Amino acid sequence: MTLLAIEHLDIALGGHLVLEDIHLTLERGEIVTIVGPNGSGKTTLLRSIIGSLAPTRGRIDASPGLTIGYVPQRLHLDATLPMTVARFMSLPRRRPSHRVDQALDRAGVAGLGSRQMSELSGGQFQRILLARALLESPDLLILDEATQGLDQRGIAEFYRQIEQVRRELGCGVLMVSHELHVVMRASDRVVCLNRSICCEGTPERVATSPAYLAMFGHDIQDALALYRHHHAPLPVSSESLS
Ligand SMILES: Nc1ncnc2c1ncn2[C@@H]1O[C@H](COP(=O)(O)OP(=O)(O)OP(=O)(O)O)[C@@H](O)[C@H]1O
Repeated sequence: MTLLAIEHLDIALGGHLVLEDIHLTLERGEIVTIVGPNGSGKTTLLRSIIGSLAPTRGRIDASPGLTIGYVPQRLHLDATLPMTVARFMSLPRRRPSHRVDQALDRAGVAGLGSRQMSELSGGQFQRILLARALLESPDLLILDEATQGLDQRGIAEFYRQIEQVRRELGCGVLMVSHELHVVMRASDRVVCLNRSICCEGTPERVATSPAYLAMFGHDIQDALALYRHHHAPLPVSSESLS
């Protein structure tokens, strides 16, 4: 089932075209990762999908009644402000406690409800943001560099949690990541963005595309080495590279 279909999308900001002629579809149950250099339009694309930026041209069609859970790049809370995890989960509106508990459980942080937000580790904090995005059991989970600041182990554990959420909810996942080695293992499809989409397909195919290599150079050799170490090569797919 197609959750999202983007056609001919342009976004102009401050008089500049930040996204140009984007075509993208997302199916239920798939994990799609957007990669690209700083300033390439990744966050802008996510913001247009969640409806906080209007298309300058083109369209974004969502399946009827689509619910989206969004995990932002970062969130700053005043550390002097006393706030429990349970209270944070009920902002801006109160949620039944069983829903809060279920979401915390799905995010792998069951039992943290009574803790102060200011006392959480970086990894726990990001999982609370994930739990908040899961409150409505979304059809589509969107994550914008949700693992920034976590160490390698924290990153790997976080993405394992995302895979488990995908299995449990059957939702689609669209994420932006700079962690190429994780992208190679955790995604069904990779979209390489640099104002427009340079290439897209399975991780193996994208990783060997000239556009991708020109952008990420040797980083990708390390990422692939790690990927091959853990996994047998993927079968060659018929997905096209543009
Ligand atoms: N409100 C705005 N007004 C004008 N230009 C903007 C605005 N927001 C973003 N931009 C520009 O749009 C471009 C894309 O920004 P965006 O944040 O989408 O990139 P990104 O790929 O997410 O970058 P990063 O990897 O650094 O997070 C950048 O050149 C940025 O300066």
